[in-house]
Amino acid sequence: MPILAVNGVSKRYGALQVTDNVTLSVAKGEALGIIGPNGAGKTTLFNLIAGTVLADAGTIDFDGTDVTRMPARQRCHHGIARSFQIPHPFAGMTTYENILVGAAFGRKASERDSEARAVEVLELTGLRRKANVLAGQLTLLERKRLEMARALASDPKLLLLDEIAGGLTEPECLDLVEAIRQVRAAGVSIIWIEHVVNALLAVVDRIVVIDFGRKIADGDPRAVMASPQVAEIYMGLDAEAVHG
Ligand SMILES: Nc1ncnc2c1ncn2[C@@H]1O[C@H](COP(=O)(O)OP(=O)(O)OP(=O)(O)O)[C@@H](O)[C@H]1O
Repeated sequence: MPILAVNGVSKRYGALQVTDNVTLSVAKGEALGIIGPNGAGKTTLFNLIAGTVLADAGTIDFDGTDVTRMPARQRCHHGIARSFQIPHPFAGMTTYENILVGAAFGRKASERDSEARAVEVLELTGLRRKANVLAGQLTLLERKRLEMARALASDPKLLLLDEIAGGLTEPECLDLVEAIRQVRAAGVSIIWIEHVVNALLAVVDRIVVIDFGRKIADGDPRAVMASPQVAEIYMGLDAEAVHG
């Protein structure tokens, strides 16, 4: 049984069909990559899975439970956690304190358990040496790690990563890929939305392509990337970049 099953999910904002009858699943321990042009509806899909947006139609099953109408906070307690495209840590709190907030509020746990989890996550995300540094003083790479760490603090079964590699240098990106690999090795299932395709290819088992709210491809990463449909979309993106 998959850990996540999204069945025929749709979402409309006014006249705009942002998510159009999307069906996808994630197996336990699997890492799934999601790509697609800007505005294709990728983040909205995360909002629907995390519960910050409710679907107009379709169902979402997570770990054997129908979570379609479940509020975000409850889904988090069930084991779905996410990072945001733009990191927004509590700048005046330390790295450790930021993670502790996630550990204390993202799940039901005692104070001591939360502290233990925060320490575990510092280790897992390579932030141990930065534990006492104010989040506002971290580098971009460290803030990206912290964004992932805050999501991991709730000890999720499924981690949703939204464009976490953007803006990093090549070596920093490799660093982050390694950290994500370790998270996965710890048994966490992952869905990762990313424009930095090379980073994605280094981690994921499968790629889904979203275009105009619809799923247009789903399969082996290299086969998907080589498909004419995907080439067309990415050439489209290049053209935009050139003329925009
Ligand atoms: N709350 C909202 N109200 C109205 N329109 C919205 C809302 N949220 C998203 N949209 C629109 O839905 C479309 C898809 O947005 P979404 O952020 O899901 O795309 P995306 O694929 O994540 O894009 P990007 O790669 O740029 O992050 C966009 O046209 C966006 O303007």
